[in-house]
Amino acid sequence: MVSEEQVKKWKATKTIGIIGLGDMGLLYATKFSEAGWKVVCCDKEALYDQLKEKYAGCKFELVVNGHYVSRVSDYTIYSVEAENIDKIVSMYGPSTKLEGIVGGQTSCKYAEIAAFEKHVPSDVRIVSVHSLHGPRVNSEGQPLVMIRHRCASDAEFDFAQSVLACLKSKIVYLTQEEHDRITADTQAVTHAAFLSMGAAWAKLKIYPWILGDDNDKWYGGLENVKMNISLRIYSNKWHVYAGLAITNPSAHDQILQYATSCTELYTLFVKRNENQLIERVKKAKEFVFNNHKGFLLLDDKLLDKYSLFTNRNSSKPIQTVPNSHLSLLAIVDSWHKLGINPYDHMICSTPLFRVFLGVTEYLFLTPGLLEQTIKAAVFDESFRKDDLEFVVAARDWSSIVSFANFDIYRRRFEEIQKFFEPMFPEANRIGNEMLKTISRYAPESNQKHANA
Ligand SMILES: NC(=O)C1=CN([C@@H]2O[C@H](COP(=O)(O)OP(=O)(O)OC[C@H]3O[C@@H](n4cnc5c(N)ncnc54)[C@H](OP(=O)(O)O)[C@@H]3O)[C@@H](O)[C@H]2O)C=CC1
Ligand SMILES: O=C(O)C(=O)Cc1ccc(O)cc1
Repeated sequence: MVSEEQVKKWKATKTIGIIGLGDMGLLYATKFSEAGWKVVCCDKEALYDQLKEKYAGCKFELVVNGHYVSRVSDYTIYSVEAENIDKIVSMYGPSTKLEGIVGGQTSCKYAEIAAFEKHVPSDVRIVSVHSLHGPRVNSEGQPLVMIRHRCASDAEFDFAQSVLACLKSKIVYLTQEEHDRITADTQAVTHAAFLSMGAAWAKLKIYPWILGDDNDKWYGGLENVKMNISLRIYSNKWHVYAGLAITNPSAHDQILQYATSCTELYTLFVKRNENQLIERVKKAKEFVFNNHKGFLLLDDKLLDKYSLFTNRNSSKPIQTVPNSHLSLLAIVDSWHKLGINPYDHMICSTPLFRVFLGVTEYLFLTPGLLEQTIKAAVFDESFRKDDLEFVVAARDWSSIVSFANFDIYRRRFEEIQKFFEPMFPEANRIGNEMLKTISRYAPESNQKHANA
């Protein structure tokens, strides 16, 4: 435990550097400087004049580029796009202060730490970080991974930890390998599901929240959460999702498994092979939820409350119709095929992951719902076309990721983003309320769900 006296001394003598003043970099720069640290930041050199004006009233100092950050900073954090981490560290890493510490915020540590090992001088220490939440979520109580990769003494790591303390996050200590495996396990399959959902709706030109006689099938609590989360992902920056999927080698196989699960389950739907479908889903349920006890992460009241629906232009009474929920069946099927127990990773769960797990729990553990879903998947044709489009979307994301093609990822993501753009303000407003409510439920219910 570091004394308050020591932290005070560090605050008076040490400088923290942030390279990349985007959403996450700005969050860190603001929090650190408001907590009394001297903070020096930069973004791209070409933006210097514009940003100097924008951040004139802030407590951190803006400098021209990463060389000016690196040479004065005792702890430099790179908060840049994963795709460019090697290039950016190669530019500024050699300028790091003698015996300074470097770290990064990218979502996969394999490429980031390789870049540090390659480009920073050997006297430089490496302590990496990863805040497991987006920039608009309160960091308090959220998991924050710290990776002590190369340190000469405990004091150096203590210093890095004292800087991060103002985020009030829950620190999780991992190695680079543990981090990348766990983040792939929590994010790869679930992001693939919600990215594919948005892709399929956009391809079919469906705004699922606009009710009408043909569109009433998207009415209901589970549908509310699906569309909220899918839109939340598409309202973010493309490179965040591209980076965590493309740069993490374990994620490729998992996203491929997701596409395979979608294809195979859909094949059982169209073959009307109810028995095989029941058997396959039952095995997946046993693997993932067998030890589940207590309450569900999400409940009916919560699911129904956060609706994006606009006024309906019909007098027909409306009720939730059974959906095949291919996207959710395939998440649980993939976890089973990959041997992933999602409850093992609650300590590293992002707010969205808790929702992903919540909706799958709801589908698999609400009495009668899974049986109703399987019947609908096999005998009700009304979701066939949507499910087909969904399978195509899942396979498409998988091949983009496995070819590691950032450019096509961007084009595909932004096309879909454009389609949903008009709804982002409302979706984000409702999504924020939903996440706030869910995180109020989460700490207590996590303990009840810790079935590992
Ligand atoms: N957003 C999220 O939910 C989370 C993101 N992360 C990870 O954190 C990192 C940052 O993400 P986020 O803040 O959201 O992304 P942003 O795009 O908002 O921020 C990245 C910033 O780095 C800037 N940059 C690019 N090249 C340079 C350079 N040579 N020198 C200085 N700055 C540069 C970018 O400028 P420009 O825009 O002009 O390219 C941009 O402002 C990413 O690796 C992301 O994967 C981690 C946790 C959560
Ligand atoms: O919670 C999620 O899954 C998000 O989408 C936000 C996010 C994105 C990237 C990260 O590395 C961590 C969190």
